Amino acid sequence: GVSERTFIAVKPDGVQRKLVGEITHRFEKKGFKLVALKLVQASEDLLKEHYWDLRSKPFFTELVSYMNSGPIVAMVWEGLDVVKTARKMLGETNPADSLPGTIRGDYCVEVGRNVIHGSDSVLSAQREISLWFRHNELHCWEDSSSRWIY
Ligand SMILES: Nc1ncnc2c1ncn2[C@@H]1O[C@H](COP(=O)(O)OP(=O)(O)OP(=O)(O)O)[C@@H](O)[C@H]1O
Repeated sequence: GVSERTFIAVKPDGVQRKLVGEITHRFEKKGFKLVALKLVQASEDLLKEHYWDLRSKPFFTELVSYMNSGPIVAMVWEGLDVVKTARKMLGETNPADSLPGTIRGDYCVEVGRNVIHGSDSVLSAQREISLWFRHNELHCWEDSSSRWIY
């Protein structure tokens, strides 16, 4: 339903390349509600926990150091089917497979510099949100445009 949430992060390359405004703009215009947002320098421990599923991949160490190379914009977005829809807005993991019109399709070329993260399921979203945010950083507010969206 409407209360579904996802974790989105503009990765260090996305922040360096000044894509924060463009990315948040797309989520706002789509009709999703911003529930949390912060600029964070993630620790290696947090990143290893975040990417626990990928710990045995050959690129794991490189991935953690890329994600640790500068600040990240961590966000929580809420809305109808937001987990699945956000993944569509992001495009494929490899930017070369991402269609124009998607974030990765429009703004990057390399899988190791793919500018954005989005949770891949409702369950991962719940895990990631609790990993990156404290409860009091998640905001409940009435979105005045909601009756025009739903
Ligand atoms: N072959 C690879 N070489 C280098 N980095 C990779 C490779 N495959 C994936 N990655 C990096 O690891 C991240 C996580 O990989 P995963 O397979 O979970 O893709 P994803 O779910 O699309 O990405 P994300 O979790 O960042 O949204 C990718 O976004 C990318 O930054």
